[in-house]
Amino acid sequence: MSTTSTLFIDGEWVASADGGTRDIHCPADGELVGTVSEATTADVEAAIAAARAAFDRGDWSAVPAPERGDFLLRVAAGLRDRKDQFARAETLDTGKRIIESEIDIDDITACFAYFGKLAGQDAGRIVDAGTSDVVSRIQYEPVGVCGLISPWNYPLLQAAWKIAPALAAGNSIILKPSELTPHTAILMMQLLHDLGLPRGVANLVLGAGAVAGAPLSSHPDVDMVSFTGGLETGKVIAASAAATVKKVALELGGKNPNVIFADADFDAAIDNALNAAFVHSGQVCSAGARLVVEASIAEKFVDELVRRAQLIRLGGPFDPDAETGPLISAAHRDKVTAYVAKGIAEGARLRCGGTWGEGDLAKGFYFTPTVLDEVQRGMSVVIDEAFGPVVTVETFETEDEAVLIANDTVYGLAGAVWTQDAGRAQRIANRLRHGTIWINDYHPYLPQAEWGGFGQSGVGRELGPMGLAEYHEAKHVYQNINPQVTGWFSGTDTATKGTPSIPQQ
Ligand SMILES: NC(=O)c1ccc[n+]([C@@H]2O[C@H](COP(=O)([O-])OP(=O)(O)OC[C@H]3O[C@@H](n4cnc5c(N)ncnc54)[C@H](O)[C@@H]3O)[C@@H](O)[C@H]2O)c1
Ligand SMILES: C[N+](C)(C)CC=O
Repeated sequence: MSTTSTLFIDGEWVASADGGTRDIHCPADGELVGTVSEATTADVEAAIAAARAAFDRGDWSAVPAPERGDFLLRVAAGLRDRKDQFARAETLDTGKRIIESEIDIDDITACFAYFGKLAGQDAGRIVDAGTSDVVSRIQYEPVGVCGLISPWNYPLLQAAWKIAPALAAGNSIILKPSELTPHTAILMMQLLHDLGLPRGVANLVLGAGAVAGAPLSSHPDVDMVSFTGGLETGKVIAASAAATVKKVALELGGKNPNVIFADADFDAAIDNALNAAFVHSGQVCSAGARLVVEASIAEKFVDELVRRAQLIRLGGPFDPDAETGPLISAAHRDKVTAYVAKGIAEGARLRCGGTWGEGDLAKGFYFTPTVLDEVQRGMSVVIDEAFGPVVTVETFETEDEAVLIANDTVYGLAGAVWTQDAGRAQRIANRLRHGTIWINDYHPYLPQAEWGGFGQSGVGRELGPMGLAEYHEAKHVYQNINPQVTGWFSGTDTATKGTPSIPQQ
């Protein structure tokens, strides 16, 4: 592959049709990471055609599911072998600390291993049709050609949550990663190719969403679009997909409450509140961006949170002392800056942060960990996703009030409750309208546990058995093994006329 032939279409590395390229810079210091091809509409159409042809040929879709599973297990092994290469590429594109990228690659490996094992386990089911004259079964089949669109914050992880189940189910795919973070997607295509995935089954297009992504939701030859990204983009994709009634899966943003009761383990709750809000500089869909704390401990809790937030060390991916890294781009930092300014203008109190990195850090897009208190429900900082290192503080007096505040969002991705009262923990978990609830923890996710959102956090689920089901069609095959004349219409032979039998419903 030459550095500017980085589209992967029909088993070949190719340059874009018009020779367009994009430079990728590390957000930590602005250094050039690489130059990649920028797909045109014609390139995306070529990728869709390749995926369609591969699917229709049955090169992968007709491979027995256990064999597809074995292939995914080999992908997991390949990821283990190439972990350092993948982690380094992820870190340079995102600016995140190398240890975080290494953890991501381990999680991606676990995802491929999980779907590799799941692939052949569920072929469908026999249905009791209520008569011995009928054999009836549900069988699972691939959806067809799937467009997979992923964001920049966990570039390969979010893509893997789509690639692994889509391939396990026998689909052909076109991956469109964020234009800001393409390098691990390139490495993934190379790995799939090296392991012998038939040509056309996995294709890669790179570039801006409006050109390289849009056809994946509008083109009639794409059967499904699976998207992870922002709410507004998700709405555009869902509307576009509606014209051809595609299957749509959406993993969108969150405005996630982290509810702390007075009886929580104080040190664990503080430590995890920092983690919830500031890991990866808050660029996490499930970030605990809304601290909802019982009024009786709010002052002590927030004072300590602020003290510790100010001690968080910012730094580049390979700085051993760094605890978190930069924002992804200058444009994103401007957005976070404006978001904090708007919150302050609306009456929030800035307790710490709200500034850019200085000195050596000025070369990157650093933003200091920010705590805003004295916020009111309805303020933009309480409603809108910051996707940066910003946490707001709200307080409550009762369980009911805690639940009301925690559910007061159009989103519904994730939330946490901290208490040592086991009954209360379960009561709150049951009442929170979010796709993941942590009790006395924050952020873990498991390949075997479904991930996704209530409300405007999305449609469908990734991971777990439902994450595979998203990429299946269910087909009902009904066989009458003792066919009879129904006598329903008048042309039926007179010998069989009489009271017509009603066709089975
Ligand atoms: N729910 C989850 O699991 C999850 C996980 C990670 C990130 N996210 C969300 O992702 C967002 C941040 O990511 P982002 O800034 O990359 O999001 P984004 O919506 O700007 O972009 C996501 C992807 O969509 C593409 N895109 C943009 N416009 C498009 C269009 N018209 N048609 C097709 N594709 C298009 C982009 O190029 C990119 O690849 C946050 O809101 C975050 O909460 C959600
Ligand atoms: C889904 N997760 C938590 C890995 C990343 C969200 O941005």
